[in-house]
Amino acid sequence: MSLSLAIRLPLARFTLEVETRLEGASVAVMGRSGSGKTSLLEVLAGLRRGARGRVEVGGRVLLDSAVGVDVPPEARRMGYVPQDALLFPHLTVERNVRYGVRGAKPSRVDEAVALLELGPLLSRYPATLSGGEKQRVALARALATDPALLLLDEPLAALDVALKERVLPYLLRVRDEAKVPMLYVTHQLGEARVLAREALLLDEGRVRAAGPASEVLGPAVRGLLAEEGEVEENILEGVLERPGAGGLRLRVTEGLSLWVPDAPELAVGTRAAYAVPSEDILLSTGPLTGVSARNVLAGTVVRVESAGAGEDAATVDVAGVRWVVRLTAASVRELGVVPGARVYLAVKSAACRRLR
Ligand SMILES: Nc1ncnc2c1ncn2[C@@H]1O[C@H](COP(=O)(O)OP(=O)(O)OP(=O)(O)O)[C@@H](O)[C@H]1O
Repeated sequence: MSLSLAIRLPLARFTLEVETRLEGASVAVMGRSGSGKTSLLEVLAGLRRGARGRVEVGGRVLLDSAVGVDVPPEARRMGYVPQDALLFPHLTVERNVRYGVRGAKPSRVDEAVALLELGPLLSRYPATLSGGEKQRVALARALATDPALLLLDEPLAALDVALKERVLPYLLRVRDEAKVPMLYVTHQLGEARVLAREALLLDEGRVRAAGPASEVLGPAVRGLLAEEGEVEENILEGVLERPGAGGLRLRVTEGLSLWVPDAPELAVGTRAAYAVPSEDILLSTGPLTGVSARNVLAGTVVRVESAGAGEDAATVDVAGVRWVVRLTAASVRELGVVPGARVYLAVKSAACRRLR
């Protein structure tokens, strides 16, 4: 799946101008409020009149205004889930999911229901569902139409933190099991880091950065998002192990394992993801001994950027995995935290929060 975009759409205050190529498997679309994210999704879905340029999705040309091609929305095979996706209140969950399936294979409905674990909810009505369940139904409805690309506008925004963590794994299943390509608007870096392989950063309708998520979603992105007080998180994915009687450990790569809080229900060998807030990591320029933190990781500083308000964000490479650590600009100067410096990160196992 590839995405090739060259779009111009005049909006109230500025013109949305997006020219980029992406692999498209899982793209986080980020940017301040009003930067044009929803407009971009609507152009792809074919819902915005007046969009000029060219849109190619998986080799199929959906828009080419130069030669008069503008495939109508219903023929684009876009699974669009708008910000406040509405379910039909008078239809059961099952009929909501089946709605709009007409052309697609009926088996897609069963697959979507199974993937999002909606079986037990099929005969319920939307009014009796929790926010997270409604989101799963909306997602299933889009998936059941067998879309070439899912367009998700802040699918988790309306959910509180606990619900978010319950719905996120379903999005990961869509990405990893159903393998449906998706473009996903989010304001949350943590979410984007879990879900996205690529990121597209918009600023006043223009592309500020686009490419692999690991590059685009570095610490510098904070200034461009500037949402209120969100804590930046490091997301680590790996396989759980229990070496000896030491407790539970997440094996991220050959050279990086992380002690995490033990919980009896977690089986060895399962895949799991943990979040570690960048503020909860202690950085030292000398070897750390006699500290209570269970994880002491040796790494190399890759870059140091200002994160505003007297704070810096250091990116540290530990055995090929990049960590972002927040520290005051004063500490950065005093400790001599510069690119290339050998440093040690101390991470308490209690600071590792399980996502799935
Ligand atoms: N149909 C429209 N015609 C003209 N201007 C529009 C239209 N819809 C939105 N706009 C304007 O275009 C800009 C981008 O809006 P858009 O909804 O795409 O932003 P966004 O990044 O999705 O914002 P948010 O994060 O708040 O959802 C805003 O200034 C908005 O007022």
